[in-house]
Amino acid sequence: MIVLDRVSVLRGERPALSDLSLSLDEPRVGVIGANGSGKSTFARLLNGLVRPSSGTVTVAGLDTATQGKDVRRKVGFLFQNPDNQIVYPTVGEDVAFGLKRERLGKGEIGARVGAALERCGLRGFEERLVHELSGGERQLVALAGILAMRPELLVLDEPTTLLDLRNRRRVMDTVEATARRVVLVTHDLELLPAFDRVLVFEAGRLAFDGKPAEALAFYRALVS
Ligand SMILES: Nc1ncnc2c1ncn2[C@@H]1O[C@H](COP(=O)(O)OP(=O)(O)OP(=O)(O)O)[C@@H](O)[C@H]1O
Repeated sequence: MIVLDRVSVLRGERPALSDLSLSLDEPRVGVIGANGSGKSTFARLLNGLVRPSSGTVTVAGLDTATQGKDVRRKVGFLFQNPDNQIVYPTVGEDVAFGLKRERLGKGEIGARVGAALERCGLRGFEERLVHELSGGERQLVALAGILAMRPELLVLDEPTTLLDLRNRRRVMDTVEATARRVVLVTHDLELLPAFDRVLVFEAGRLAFDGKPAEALAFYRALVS
């Protein structure tokens, strides 16, 4: 599903990611590492938001550098900060935004928006003004907008940082319940034990790649 071939991303002179080759086909992949280790850069490579300085990234056979638009149809990306992706004043309009662009019928859009809001614990929020919501509620609105699109792959960049315990649980239930593949970047190590594979980044390199228990032990040893 995801293949990186000798990928480096330069930021000025410094690499944010160095010579990364990787093939990911597991349903649930976690990504951890210290601040600035390259996790968000890696996540953004997966939908073409960041392009490799060298090497190639393909998702479902599509090159993210040259087929970005098609890639973004398949990859739903949740930003760390929901304000980066909410564009409409009301919750309902915002969650419907991507579906309207896909020219779906009104009934289908309404049903998908309702189901996504329900899934995110936002039933009845359609007419609420986004700017009056709390940070955590806005994060859930952004997630609902992505779920409504039913992408093949969900890339979630620290989706739980703004959330209380109940909504954190809700996001993780959604991740567990979804039939979509998920790549989850997080500092919240408790989210990962049931994952299939966990990548640990360190200073722009993949320092460990394996099962959650070993990956978490490796990461804990690295920072202790
Ligand atoms: N647009 C940019 N311009 C310059 N430097 C950048 C840019 N984006 C990322 N970097 C640098 O690349 C490195 C990796 O950043 P990245 O955001 O991928 O880290 P991260 O692991 O997601 O960190 P955090 O846990 O703090 O979110 C950092 O040193 C960062 O300062």
